[in-house]
Order: sequence, then C-alpha cells, then structure tokens
Amino acid sequence: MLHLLNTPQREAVVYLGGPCLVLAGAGSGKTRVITQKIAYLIEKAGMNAKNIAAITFTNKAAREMQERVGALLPKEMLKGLTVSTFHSLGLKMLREEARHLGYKPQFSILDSADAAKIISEQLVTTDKQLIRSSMSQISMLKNDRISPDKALAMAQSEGELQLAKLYRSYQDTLFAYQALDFDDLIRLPVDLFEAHPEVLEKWQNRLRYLLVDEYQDTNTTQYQLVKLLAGVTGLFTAVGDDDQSIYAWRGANVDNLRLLQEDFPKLQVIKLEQNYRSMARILRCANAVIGNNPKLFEKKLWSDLGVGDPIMVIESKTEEEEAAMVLDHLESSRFLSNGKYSNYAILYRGNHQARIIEKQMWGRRIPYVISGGQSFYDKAEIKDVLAYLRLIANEDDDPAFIRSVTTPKRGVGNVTLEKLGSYAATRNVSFFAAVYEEGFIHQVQAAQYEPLRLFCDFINRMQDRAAKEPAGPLLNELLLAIDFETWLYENDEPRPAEAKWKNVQDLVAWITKKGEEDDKSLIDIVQTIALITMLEGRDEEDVDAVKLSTLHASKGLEYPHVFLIGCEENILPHQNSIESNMVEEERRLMYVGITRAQRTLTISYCGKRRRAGEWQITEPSRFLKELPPEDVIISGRLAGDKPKPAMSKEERKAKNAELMARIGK
Ligand SMILES: Nc1ncnc2c1ncn2[C@@H]1O[C@H](COP(=O)(O)OP(=O)(O)OP(=O)(O)O)[C@@H](O)[C@H]1O
Ligand SMILES: [Mg+2]
Repeated sequence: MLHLLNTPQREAVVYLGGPCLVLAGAGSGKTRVITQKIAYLIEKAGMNAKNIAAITFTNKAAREMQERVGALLPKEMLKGLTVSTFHSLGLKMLREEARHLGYKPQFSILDSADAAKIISEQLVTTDKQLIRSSMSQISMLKNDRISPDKALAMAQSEGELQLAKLYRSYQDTLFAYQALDFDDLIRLPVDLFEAHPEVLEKWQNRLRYLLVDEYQDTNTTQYQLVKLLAGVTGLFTAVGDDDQSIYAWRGANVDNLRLLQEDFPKLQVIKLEQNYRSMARILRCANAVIGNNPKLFEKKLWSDLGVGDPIMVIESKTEEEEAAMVLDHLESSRFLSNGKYSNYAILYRGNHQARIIEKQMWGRRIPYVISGGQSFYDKAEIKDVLAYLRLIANEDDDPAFIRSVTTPKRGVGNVTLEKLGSYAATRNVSFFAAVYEEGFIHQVQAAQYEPLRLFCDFINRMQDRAAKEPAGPLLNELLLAIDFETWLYENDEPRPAEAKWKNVQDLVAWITKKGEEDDKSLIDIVQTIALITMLEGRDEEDVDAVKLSTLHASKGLEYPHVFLIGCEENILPHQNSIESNMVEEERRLMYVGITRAQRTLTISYCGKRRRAGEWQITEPSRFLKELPPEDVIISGRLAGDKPKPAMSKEERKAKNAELMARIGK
C-alpha cells in the first residue's frame, strides 16, 4: 500500500505521534494522503474503523473518498467508518444529543431557500438582495459563535440593532419550528460540547482519529469543533493549501492554518512538492498567477509529467461566439483523440454563465452534466410539489409540512404555525400529529384551525390512495386540487410561470413513467427522489458527458481537458470582489481553475456580452496578463485565427508578448 506514495506522503501517512498538517499545493496528493491514511490506521495501526472520522468539503467528495478507501480494504474492515462533511457529522451528533439542547431528535433541517423564506416574511420584503445580505450577516454571526442575545448587547448602531433583532426572531422561529439551518449543524455541537464535557468525552472516545481535507476552507466554528474533538491528544491529520482558500465569503478563515500551529505547538508540518496531476506548462501558469498574491507559506510545485501543449487563449466577439468556439475546440479535440466526453470540463465563475453553453450543447447534442449549479430538484416549484409528496410519504417531515401548508397560501398564518410548532415541541410530536391533538385544538380559534384541519384531512386521504393508485394520475389530481398552476401564475417572478409549470410537468411525466415502468406507487417513487436529492443529483460518474461546473464546485477534482470560460474583468475577478478589495481571493479561484487541468487548458473570453439585456464591452481579465507568454497561444477571431506556419520558440515568445500587450491595453 505504502508504495503508492512518495517519501513525504508516506511520512504523513505513518505519523501518529500527534497533530499533523500537510500543507501543499494543488495536485500534490493531499487527498491521497487522507485516503491512504485511513487504510493505514485500520490495517497497520490496528484502529477500529468506527473510531475514525474523515471530513471532506462536499457530499460528493465524501462519496468519492468512501469509494477509494473501499478499493483499498475489504468492506468488513470499513464498517462504522465516518466519511462525511462537517455538516453531516454535526447532524449525526445532534440527532443523538438533541435533547441536551431542547430540540426533539426528529428536528428538521431547513435549506437556504427555506431559511430565506423565513427571513423574507420577517422583514416583510421580497427584496432578494436585502434577504441575501441579511442571511449572510446572520450566518457570519453564527459562525463567529455570537448568540442573538450577545448580538443585541453588542449592537452599536441602528443597523446592527435591527440585524440583531432579526437574528433573534429568526432563531426563535427556527426553534418554534423545531428546525435547524445549515450553520446550526456545526455551531450547536460546539455549544453542546462546551456546556456538557461528559458528552464531549463520549464523542472523543468514539472518534479517536480525525482527518480533515481542504482544511484551508474551514470556518471558525468548524475549527473549534476539530479542536474540541481532538482534545489534548490532538490526534488528527489536516491537509490544505492556503492558495486554494476560496470560501471567505462563507466565513472560511485561512488564518486557521496559522492558528493550528499556535494551538498545537507540537504540530508536525509536512510539505509536498511533486504534482502528479498536471503537465509542466499548466503548472507554470498556475504558479505564475498565484505568484502575484502575497505568500503565507513558501511552497514549490513541480511535475515530471512532461511539458505539454501550450495553454490556448481563445478570443471571441460575443458570448454566443465564445460558446461556439469553445465547443468547436472541444469537439475537434475529442474527434482527434477519439476520446470520451467525460474527459472534458467547462468551468466558469458564476452559474448564469452555463446557460449559453448549455443551449448550444443541447443544439449540438453534446451530452453534459452540471455540478455545483441549481439542480432540477432544487427548483422552487419542484421543491413545492416534492414537499407534498414528502409529507404524504412521511407525515413527520415538518419542513415539508411547513412548505406545503403555506404553498399555495390557504389561510394558515405565521402565528398559528408558531403556536403549532411550540405545541409540537412540548409534546414532542410532529406538526402533523399536533393538528389532531385536543390540547392544540383548544389553543386556537375555529377560524385559524379550520384550514389546518382541511389540509391535514386532504393529506390523509392522499396517503390512503398513494399506496394503491397509479402514481401519475394521482399526482395530476393533487396538482389540480391545490390549484398549483394558478398559484404559479400568481407568482410570476423572478422566472416566468410558464417555465415553472413546464418543470412541474416534466416531473409529472417522469413520475408517471416510473410508475408505469416499474409498477411503483407514488410513495415508492418519492422515497427514491428523496434519496436522489440527498445524494446531490443523479449519479453522474457513469455517464459519458462533459462536466459543466462553477470554479467553486470544481475544488479537489481533476479533468484531462479543462476550458475556463469568461475570463474577463468583472467576471473573474468578480465585480463585487474588485469593489471590496477581494481580488486575491479571485486569483486563488483562478489558481484552482487552472490546476484542475491534467493535459490541456483552454481559456476564453469575449469582447462584449449582454448584461440585463444590454450589450456591454468587456475587458480581458487581469489574470490573463499574469500568464507566462512563452506558455500561451492566443487564437480566435480577434487574433485572426488562420493556420499559422510553425514558429520558432523565440518568434512565438515575441508574438505572444505582443498579443499579451494587447490584452493589457
Ligand atoms: N505518489 C503518487 N504517485 C502517483 N500519483 C499520485 C501520487 N499522489 C497523488 N497522485 C495522483 O495525483 C492526482 C492528484 O492527487 P490529489 O487529488 O490527492 O491531490 P490534492 O493535493 O488533494 O489536490 P487538490 O489540491 O486539487 O485537492 C490524483 O490523480 C492522484 O491519484
Ligand atoms: Mg484534494
């Protein structure tokens, strides 16, 4: 097993003397160290798998890690191993310990859309910007472990006071709903462990060795959780790269890398320098770009995979042309190499950039999958319908209850819901069950009670029928009964109702087909959908399709051929980051993008693009000027893309310097 590692990697894997930090650049095998170390701990160090927890950044990364460890050791030896995100680890702890915090163990989890709804109701606004910024400020407070009371006490301006009040009422609402948001999943275990040392001890005994991937993107609470769990023994291995810290906007704190050295003076720091992913030119570009950021830690990165092709920079006039040229290059490269679609990834800064590419891929019949964007199951109208189905399948699903009882509006007000929530919490029953309890019926007036009762009776009837009747027609009947189409047309913003209704019909068609093909009831199908949602999208790995992904979501992954599109000022670096002096973080994002590529890298930008329906002249990204001219070839309409005679190295250097100067103008 250890022969799959180089010397410093091996050193990191076998080191069990205390806390260990692997600090190294992209593609140097940090994640491989974690996978191999899990196997080493179990097979060589004799640890029980159930005493080991590996923490990854996304569910997808967790799945991948589980698979890789699965290839190293037989299944029996891996029983009880925890490989999860911080959030799912927190969730696991809270399910067991919720009582200590006054929550029922079947508490619900609200995703950010559900949370936004609460904020929007409390602020009595639909202003997306305001809602988003309030949410992110509350999130920051939570991640800094400032309670609503403390926030109220600390408030120094009217704005801060308003925010603290909003935070207070948001938190009270969550509690009444017996619901937690994503931040709570990490914040509450930390609170719990600090208040109850005996609970902490129990978990320290259970999780004796921790491994943390992508450590540079942990936030303050996550780091505190690691510190608490690691305790005095400090048995953990963290791996990270400060140059790939790209989640500051979500509270990630690179300073945690430095803190680790302060908090654990015996920290063993191991550096890796050999990159096993990329050809040398790609690496040179990555190093050159990131070299413009101030250095926290000195790192060198080299590769012996060969020089590789020059990095192509494609210029085009418009975003449509950009998409067309990128796809031309992609198709001809695939044709020449007779390779697979899945060898290609198209990366971009913001989700909206995928649209034009998607449209053209659709037209050319190029198969693709989107990761890191909004999946079909995340769309509000789909979630609305799924909430009904979830509730029919499982009446204890409180968020599904809240969502469906209020969508469409049926006269159940917030005050009634809050009453129902606190009643359910004291009685330790679901919202649904509480509706039928005498104790609750006495608390509300008949006019408030009526719509609740009607709703629950409706769900009850549907439950009876869902087990036996064909799924498709029943779902159609449900949509008619709640008059969902009308409701969509009454809420025609921000996307047109027509498109939303089309999505709903796609869902109906899919469910009808599933029901007929596999002779499955609505309940059976809904349970698979819930699973699909939980796994973040359908299984993408087996299909031969081009990957479309945001730069953020591409972290940790690698692809033979990468296209990085929209390399323009105000996109990459993003306008907000330019305005708020965060260009260094954008440069790290560029570094992450470049270092995803194994064999070829193609970068593109266009001369003008539409913004809010109007054409805007765009400028090439400042990061393009930071690429070493001798490793780059510029082609495309603006460069006069004709077959060129072979150039000598000097000629190419001069030509590129000239082109780079033009980019710079
Ligand atoms: N010692 C090694 N010998 C051969 N290949 C290796 C070795 N170590 C790592 N690799 C390969 O190099 C690639 C990059 O490794 P890995 O993903 O672990 O790097 P990383 O440091 O985690 O990268 P990132 O910073 O992007 O997360 C993978 O394909 C991995 O299998
Ligand atoms: Mg990695």
